[in-house]
Amino acid sequence: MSTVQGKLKLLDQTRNFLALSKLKSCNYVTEDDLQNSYIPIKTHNMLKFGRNGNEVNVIINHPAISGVHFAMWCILFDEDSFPMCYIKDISLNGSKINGIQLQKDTSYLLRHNDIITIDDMTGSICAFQFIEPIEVKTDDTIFQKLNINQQVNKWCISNRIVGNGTFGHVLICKDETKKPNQTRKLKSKDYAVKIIKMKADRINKEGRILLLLNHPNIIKVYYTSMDLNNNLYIFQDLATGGDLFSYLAKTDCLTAIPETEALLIVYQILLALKYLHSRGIVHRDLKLDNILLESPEPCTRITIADFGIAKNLTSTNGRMHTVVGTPEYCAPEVGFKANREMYHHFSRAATLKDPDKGYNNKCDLWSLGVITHIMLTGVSPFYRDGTEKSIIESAMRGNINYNIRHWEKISSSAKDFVDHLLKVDVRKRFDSKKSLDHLWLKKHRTQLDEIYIKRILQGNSPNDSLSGMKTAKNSADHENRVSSEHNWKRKKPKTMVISSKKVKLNTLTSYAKKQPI
Ligand SMILES: Nc1ncnc2c1ncn2[C@@H]1O[C@H](COP(=O)(O)OP(=O)(O)OP(=O)(O)O)[C@@H](O)[C@H]1O
Repeated sequence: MSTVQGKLKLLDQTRNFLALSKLKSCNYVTEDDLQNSYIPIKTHNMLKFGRNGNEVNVIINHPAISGVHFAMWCILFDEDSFPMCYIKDISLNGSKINGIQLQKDTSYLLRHNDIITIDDMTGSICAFQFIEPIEVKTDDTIFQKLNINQQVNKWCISNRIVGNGTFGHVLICKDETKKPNQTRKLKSKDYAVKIIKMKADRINKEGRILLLLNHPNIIKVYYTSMDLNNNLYIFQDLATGGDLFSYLAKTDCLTAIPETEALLIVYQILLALKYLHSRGIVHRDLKLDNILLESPEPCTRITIADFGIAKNLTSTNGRMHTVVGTPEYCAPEVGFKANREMYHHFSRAATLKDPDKGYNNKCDLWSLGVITHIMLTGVSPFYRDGTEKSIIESAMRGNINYNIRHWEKISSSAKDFVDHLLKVDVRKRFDSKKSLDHLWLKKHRTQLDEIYIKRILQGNSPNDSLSGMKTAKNSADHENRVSSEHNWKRKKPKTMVISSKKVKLNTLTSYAKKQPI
């Protein structure tokens, strides 16, 4: 079940212009909500307002309103975090927050009591007040709790946490120099800052690598800084659609997405990997949690984040020997051992015993294979009973069972693609260039490029961009995604029998957020 995470109060005469669309299957707004003048904003549901009843949830009947005027959604990182509600204007005439014009196609975090208005020449057509759950408004203790600064250079950090990891907290911040300027009068963007408690002698590797990079599918970093308490601040773009884990975790299990949608995500990840690998950089911790979305819908731009254990190989001999990553996504040659006593030494990371072995940038392609497998089937290929030992042993064997029902509707070229990435023998595994040339991508390359340029790079929002691409015969997953009511959180592992022959595979869709080593 999805839950209400915020509300829009209808102000003034707004109610008179509103009607519910016929999109019953995915419209959770009811006549009662309109009568009571409160529209709920729920997790996992894009809420669209506009004039076109076939595309929006709430119709605003007025000639100055665009077909789809603005969209809202809510992201909840996990069950312990505060919800983040966002708004994106996609209209011709524009929308305002507290009287300040929103930049078209840009997402803004909504704050308690924000007033959203749509105006025409004569004044305000409709007005909504955003109401946040009570706890969000009052939590100002975060700066003391984390022992961090609220102001760093020109950046002002807010009390809102977008995500937490093993090493960092990610908070919303603003660039103070970008106050709405008088001529354009546009609302300034929100940014994110990742704050990591560093050991005294540690250098800022993550910031250093990220500052070198400039690619549409890699999170853009603007500035890094260290304070007197050894907190490292990495100021970067805010990904307003949450991460891929949250996007897929709509029920107790991870849900598969349609093949076309997965294809566009894979394409973007591959473009980023090709860029990274050609510069000698290996990510080494690709996983669902580190793939960020611009908005939680198909055809969105994705960015790769978390370069905390990335390696710049230009200064080495091109091979790595440190055992790092997250076992579930980690290539066998990286050297995770089912028995930790087998490690040469083990602090935060272990080192491979045999200096001749080592691994190269193809470890990222294995991780992409795992991610693609999950997106297409909802199943994590080597998860077994969820213990580190069983995951590692299963990845070493590398056997993928393509006979489970989850693969039934997936095209043979998609299966073949996954198979070429999840090759235990590194020599047989595709690199990023070969992967981009694989039939699964190649046969849709023209459409992928078209969508990439129009939607990803230019940010246009046609709703049916993926409809022309016929990959699988049909996609039952599609129905899963639009119809049901969902509730999600970062889950505890559990097991499930998925073979009709009663073979216990336990490759389960429901699992906890994985911590890297
Ligand atoms: N720029 C961003 N915009 C929005 N959300 C973000 C951003 N960066 C990170 N996040 C969220 O915060 C979470 C934690 O961030 P990140 O993975 O960088 O931290 P970490 O401590 O390195 O995590 P890990 O435990 O994977 O090493 C991510 O999974 C994501 O949901």
